Amino acid sequence: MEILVYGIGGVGGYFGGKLAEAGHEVSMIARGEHLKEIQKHGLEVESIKGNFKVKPKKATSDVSEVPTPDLIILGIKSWQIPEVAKELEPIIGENTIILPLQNGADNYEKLIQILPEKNILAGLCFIVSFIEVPGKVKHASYEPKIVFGEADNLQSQRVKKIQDILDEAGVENNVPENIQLEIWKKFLFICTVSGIGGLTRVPIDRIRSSEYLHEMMINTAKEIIEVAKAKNIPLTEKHLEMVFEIINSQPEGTTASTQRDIMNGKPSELENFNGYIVKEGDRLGVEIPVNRYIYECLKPMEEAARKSRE
Ligand SMILES: NC(=O)C1=CN([C@@H]2O[C@H](COP(=O)(O)OP(=O)(O)OC[C@H]3O[C@@H](n4cnc5c(N)ncnc54)[C@H](OP(=O)(O)O)[C@@H]3O)[C@@H](O)[C@H]2O)C=CC1
Ligand SMILES: CC(C)(CO)C(=O)C(=O)O
Repeated sequence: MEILVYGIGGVGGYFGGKLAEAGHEVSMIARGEHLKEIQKHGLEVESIKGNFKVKPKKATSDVSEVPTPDLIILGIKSWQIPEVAKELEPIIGENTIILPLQNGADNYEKLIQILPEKNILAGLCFIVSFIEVPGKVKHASYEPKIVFGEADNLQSQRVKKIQDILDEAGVENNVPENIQLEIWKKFLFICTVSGIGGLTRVPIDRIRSSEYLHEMMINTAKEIIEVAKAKNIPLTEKHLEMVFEIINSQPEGTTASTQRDIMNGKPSELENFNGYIVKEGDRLGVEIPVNRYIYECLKPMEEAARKSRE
């Protein structure tokens, strides 16, 4: 299968690397020193599940250099989707499948604003991974998993085909009954912990051990559930409990990827997380004071991070 992985960071590097290791024709879009290293020496993946090294079919920063893909995996950040979607437009074929793996609740919606709806699946992933040094991605913890499906949850042939490919590559995957609900369940967790994590700048175990901050997380999550309900997403109190079971079971020192970006002064997914809840809460008439507080407190830092990259 002709596969294009756009964005060879923690997520794209690990999952794209596994597909290349399994023998697929994998082209990789990267840039800067990371691209140079991949071009020279291949992509190295250090993983708790076993290290490996792959030579992509092509590593480039220019999508026009790659053949029309059967499958495109998006490994970029959620806020990069609009610019990347525009770039991908000319190379998408009639049957190209696009699989987003980003955190965030509206990645599919952002993609269909630019690219044909029929080409796009909905998805998400679980892993803790990052670029350790140029040319090398480190999978540090978490059982890697891709959850995906058709936006209307149809059990299509193409979904089955991707499942087979992932199975063969040894990538755990699941096609759920309701992909939107799975996206929102993950979003409920990640949005609850990332903003507060960015504000407090301490790992989840330190946040949950403070009565005040624990309460703040609960209120953040409750607001997200109210916004979901207003959008007819069936998130309930049961999911709140499930999320807090996950929060309470995280090992000491755990931080989420967006929290790490905020703490490191990098552009983050704030706008797509608490910012999205603020935007949708205001639009739908749902009270979201805690998410607004988190968002407004972090916004100046986010603006500074983005300015520093201009
Ligand atoms: N990492 C993790 O553990 C997890 C992350 N996620 C989610 O997955 C998504 C991806 O995260 P993650 O892998 O951490 O992100 P990374 O920042 O590690 O990777 C994104 C990569 O895409 C590259 N990129 C972006 N735009 C371009 C471009 N125009 N041309 C070439 N390269 C480009 C970036 O390069 P540059 O740095 O130069 O911008 C970067 O190397 C996010 O939505 C995140 O929330 C989900 C589960 C776990
Ligand atoms: C919580 C986790 C590690 C799960 O994959 C994640 O999605 C992230 O850090 O962005």
